[in-house]
Amino acid sequence: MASALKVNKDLVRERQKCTFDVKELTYIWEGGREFTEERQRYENIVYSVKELQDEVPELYLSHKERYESSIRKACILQRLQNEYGKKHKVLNTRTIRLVGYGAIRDISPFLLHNGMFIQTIEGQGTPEQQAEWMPKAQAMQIIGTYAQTELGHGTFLRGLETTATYDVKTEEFILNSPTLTSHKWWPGGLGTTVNHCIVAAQLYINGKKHGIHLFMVQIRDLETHMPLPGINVGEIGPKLGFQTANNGFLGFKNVRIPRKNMLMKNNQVLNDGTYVKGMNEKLTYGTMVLVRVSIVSDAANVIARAATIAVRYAAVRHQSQLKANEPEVQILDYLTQQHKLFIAIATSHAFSTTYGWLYKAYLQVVEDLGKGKQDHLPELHALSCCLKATCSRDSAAIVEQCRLACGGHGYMASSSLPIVYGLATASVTYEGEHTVLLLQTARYLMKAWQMALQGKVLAPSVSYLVDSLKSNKQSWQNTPEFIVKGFQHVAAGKIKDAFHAIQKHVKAGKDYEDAWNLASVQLIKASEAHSRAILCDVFWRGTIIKSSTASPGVAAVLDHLVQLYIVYWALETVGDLLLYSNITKEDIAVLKVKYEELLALIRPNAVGLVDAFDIRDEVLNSTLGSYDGRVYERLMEEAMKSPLNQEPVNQSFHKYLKPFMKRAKL
Ligand SMILES: CCCCCCCCCCCCCCCC(=O)SCCNC(=O)CCNC(=O)[C@H](O)C(C)(C)COP(=O)(O)OP(=O)(O)OC[C@H]1O[C@@H](n2cnc3c(N)ncnc32)[C@H](O)[C@@H]1OP(=O)(O)O
Ligand SMILES: Cc1cc2nc3c(=O)[nH]c(=O)nc-3n(C[C@H](O)[C@H](O)[C@H](O)COP(=O)(O)OP(=O)(O)OC[C@H]3O[C@@H](n4cnc5c(N)ncnc54)[C@H](O)[C@@H]3O)c2cc1C
Repeated sequence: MASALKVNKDLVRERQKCTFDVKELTYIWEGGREFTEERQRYENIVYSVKELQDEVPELYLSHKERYESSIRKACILQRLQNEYGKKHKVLNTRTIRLVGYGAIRDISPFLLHNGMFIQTIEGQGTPEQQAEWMPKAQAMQIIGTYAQTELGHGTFLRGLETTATYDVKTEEFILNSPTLTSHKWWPGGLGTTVNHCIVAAQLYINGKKHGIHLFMVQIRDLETHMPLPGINVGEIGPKLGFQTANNGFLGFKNVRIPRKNMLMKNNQVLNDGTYVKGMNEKLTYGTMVLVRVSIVSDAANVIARAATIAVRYAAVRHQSQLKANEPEVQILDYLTQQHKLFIAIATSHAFSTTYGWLYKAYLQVVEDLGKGKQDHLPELHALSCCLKATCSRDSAAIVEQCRLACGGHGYMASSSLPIVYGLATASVTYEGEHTVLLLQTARYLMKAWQMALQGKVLAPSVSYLVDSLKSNKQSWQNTPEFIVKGFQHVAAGKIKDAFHAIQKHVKAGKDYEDAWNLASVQLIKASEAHSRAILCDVFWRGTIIKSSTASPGVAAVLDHLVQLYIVYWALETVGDLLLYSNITKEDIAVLKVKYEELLALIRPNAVGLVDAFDIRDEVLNSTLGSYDGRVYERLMEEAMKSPLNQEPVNQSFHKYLKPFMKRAKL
């Protein structure tokens, strides 16, 4: 962090106004002091490495140079990470990703190796397979990715066309890409980085199709890095963001792999071609569940980055007068600006708290599965789908809101907001497209509603449906607990409506699947309302627990944030509350005042709250958001790095402009 002397005076004043212990909140936000200290220790190592510092901003490099630079840095990072791991305890993946952003500025070409390849070996491999591949993967003697999506199919996994045909004679699988659309398309690192892939393919034994299974396939020679025979591999080209992720395509022509390369923790193929079905075929999708859970945490982090940039900028930026003859005000003093930004801070805390809760549920399910119990798997799948969908979508919307809150300068690449938006919006699509995942949860909700009608016991996350069937609803109260109940009434009401819509179409003679499609707009709305009820409930309950051991100052700001989140969403969905709960016009008027009061309470702590995210300048990499607030100086300094500013006259003047102007004169 910059020395106090150089810090912008508005930021100094803002920090003096802060009423709570910033460090204490950082520890809470990060899940404990030990995590913060570990991250800071690792950051100090990484950001002192000169080779990781850019001479030329990445954005001025060509596509190829950017990739080469990202690989160079990713190798340095991986080395540092391994060295660190030997001396201290192993770093958590959140820390690795956060610190990595600061060095690579975009996505590491090793993201899928560290985020899905290793996890799939761990989660889907037998102990023997783990023993063979895990040490090599962890030491990066082999580098891999998760190759599932194809040109023709990403969502509908049963429609994947890559085939793995078992040859009993040689005890091998033969991999083929029978069509153009069967080519793998998208996997990160696949383009020119990895030498191994976990490949999702349709398993065929003696002409019988057994569905999607996962296979470990080597695609490049470990010495020469040349593609192996039968492998057609390459990079898919520039995208909206993710420029350094090195996403690739892959085709197979009669590529043979040994039988032991099918990941067999769940389903197995024996030497003689006997197929042994595992406990649940959907366990093959296990890595996706873990990553969907992790995306809730990623969403919290990405919002924290955007909020830090936009709030600090709003404290430094002065524009317009509130009253004539008075100085121009900090834009942070406009209530509309607070309305745009404080919800970002609160949402980041809401998602971080929800992630902690969801990850715990994930670990419990993994433990249960180890004991052969799968009762809570459907609930976890339903929760991870709708929360991934809602949190990623909210994160993209909030990052964009933060960008807009920075006016024109938010459009500068040097603000980092465009790149952060690229990251956020990608997560709406990858690891399960937004609508598709909401519909997965809706499937679960329809079953839960049916069970509630039958008086059956429901899983905890949907048990509110039982309450909603009781007719005498209490009169409305404007307390957080009661508003959360209100969200549950909204969710229950929408679930019920969607259920009836399906029934109505079925009664009118439609097939269930057609009825489902006809009701699907209502279904996704039900799923969204369920997500919001969960988010508000978990955030509220989680905050009470956190506050119970916090200092009064920190407990107060946590309370302001959770209340703001709940009241914000009550006002955003006021029409739904009027339809499905007992809220009255008078209650809404009180909530509007409450919301304005909360904005006022948060205002003096706004900069302290984003400081508590403790995101280093290297990670922010933003002219607008750095700790010292030297916004205008940095904007100019960064502009001066443009290659176009390295010479007084660009050659295009002589080549094109001058001749053009001459001709124009005639
Ligand atoms: C701490 C360390 C972390 C590190 C972490 C780092 C993060 C680092 C970031 C990485 C960055 C990533 C970069 C992008 C990587 C990609 O994008 S990888 C590709 C991801 N692809 C997808 O997500 C595909 C989306 N599609 C699907 O998941 C499935 O096809 C669908 C949509 C769920 C439907 O599947 P289906 O096989 O057609 O299923 P279907 O026959 O319809 O049956 C559905 C039944 O299965 C159940 N089911 C479906 N899926 C599941 C499941 N997963 N589990 C349980 N049950 C399931 C349903 O609930 C349903 O049950 P019932 O209602 O019948 O009882
Ligand atoms: C940045 C990025 C990185 C990625 N990395 C990887 C990777 O490493 N490995 C990998 O295997 N994949 C990866 N993917 C692929 C990603 O997982 C898929 O793109 C994603 O799952 C969506 O599938 P799709 O592209 O087939 O979309 P589609 O399913 O074709 O979606 C198109 C539209 O159709 C709608 N739609 C589709 N099906 C339904 C339905 N049943 N009901 C209602 N609407 C429907 C969707 O809502 C959407 O609006 C990546 C993608 C991106 C963008």
